[in-house]
Amino acid sequence: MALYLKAAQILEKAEKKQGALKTLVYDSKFSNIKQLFALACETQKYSCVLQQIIESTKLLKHTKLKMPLAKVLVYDLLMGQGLKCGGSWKSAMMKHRPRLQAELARMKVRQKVSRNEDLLPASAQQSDQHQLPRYVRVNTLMTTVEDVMDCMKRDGFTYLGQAVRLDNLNLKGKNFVRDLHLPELLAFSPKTDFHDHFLYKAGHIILQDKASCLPAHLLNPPPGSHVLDACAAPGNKTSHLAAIMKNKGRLFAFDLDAKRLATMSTLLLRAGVTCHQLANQDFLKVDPDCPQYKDVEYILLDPSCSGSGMMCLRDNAPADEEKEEARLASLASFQLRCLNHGLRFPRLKRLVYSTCSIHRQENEEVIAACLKENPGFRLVRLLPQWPERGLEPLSQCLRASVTTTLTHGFFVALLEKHKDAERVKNTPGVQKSNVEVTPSDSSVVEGEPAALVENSDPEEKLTSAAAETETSPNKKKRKKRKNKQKTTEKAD
Ligand SMILES: C[S@@+](CC[C@H](N)C(=O)[O-])C[C@H]1O[C@@H](n2cnc3c(N)ncnc32)[C@H](O)[C@@H]1O
Repeated sequence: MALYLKAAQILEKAEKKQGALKTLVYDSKFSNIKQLFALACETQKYSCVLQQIIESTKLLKHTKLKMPLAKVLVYDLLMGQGLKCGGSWKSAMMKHRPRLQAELARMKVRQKVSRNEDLLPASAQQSDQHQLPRYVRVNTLMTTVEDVMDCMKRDGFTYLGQAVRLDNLNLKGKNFVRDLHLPELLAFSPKTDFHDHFLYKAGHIILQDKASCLPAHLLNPPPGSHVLDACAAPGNKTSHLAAIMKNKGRLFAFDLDAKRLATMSTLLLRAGVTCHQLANQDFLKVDPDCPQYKDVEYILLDPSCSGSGMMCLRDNAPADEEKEEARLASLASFQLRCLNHGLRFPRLKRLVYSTCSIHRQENEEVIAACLKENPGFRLVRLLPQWPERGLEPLSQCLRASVTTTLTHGFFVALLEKHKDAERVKNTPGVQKSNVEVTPSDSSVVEGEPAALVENSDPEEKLTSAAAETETSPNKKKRKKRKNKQKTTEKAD
């Protein structure tokens, strides 16, 4: 039956992080969107429980069904409204119904609970309570924040002003605010749905979580610059970069997955992006010395990750710890290779690294390893007022979470090339002091990209001043060395 097949396809795509569940449902063009959304959402919520039932009853072996479809059918049979299909699926499911029901009952007895929802992992139960605001990024390539706000007011929404504290983002009913960190971001109450709104369909607004807006905002490439988005599909960050660049300059975007890239192409068209050049290519095989990329100064790297920060994916965490450790190690090694590769672009100034993972292995550990291997780069301290920092000692980076920042779980680091990177590379003594990753390390630059300065914190200024004083003698030595070098060159 079409409903079950569609729901299974959507669940599979959501698990592979090919898009948010809601977006996938709305993009499916299914005739009964509400019915499909309810089924996919509930099946996803109970995914962990359903998987256990299916595995302990060996349903896949007995029926030859694939896991996503089996989950949808078992959900509707045991917890939903009863199977609405006929034919071979119905007869297979009815044959196994007593065993499936018995397994569900056994799970409840084992966990000493009576309701289905009590079987959900704590994180999934929590996610019901901690609903995130509906964030709307205004696409400044197509419209202005003011025009979108006026349109929302005409649609019956009430504007409460610019948020000044995070708890101003806890909204109810038809209220909305402007975000306190990102100028083109509006926040609405969690249940607000804009998938059918004409502004969304026309590409004037992008439905993007606040944390996912941070990388492009922090990289902040100026109009006219050459920018590279290394792992770009489905392209929300690419369109954000294009908006910041005002469609001026060159925006190279790569992705390995042709299907995701095709979706991205449609989305970029809808968003009015024109400065991009898409390529279905492995970023690790892009030659940094190729003349086409010689002027790339900014890179956004948002590589594949575990997705452990995405609220909707948390209940899918595999139970096998060893397997999970191996998966994280392999992801971290891929992420580090991408980072190291990105830093090889000859004119690179800044690279922003982000993941929607909450694991240290994919975040701080990757950055620390990269700093060790690339002494010519250092971390930029980001948004001093942001409440959740990278785990010590990398507090220059940002973390985001449902509870502290009212976003999905996320991590962002900004690496910047030292002005004197070449000299650092060639000076063993200086190189050594750069590889220690400590809070007072010289691989850390205090300060903000020009457009990001928030209310400055006196303590921050003191630290910068101290860092400046500390490095002064080194500066003098370097100057002396430079003069000496010049003299030698002249003599040559
Ligand atoms: C986290 S997603 C990127 C999301 C995207 N930045 C956005 O905001 O819409 C990671 C992407 O990296 C792609 N990818 C994985 N390995 C890659 C590689 N070696 N080269 C290029 N893209 C890769 C995946 O296909 C996937 O689309």
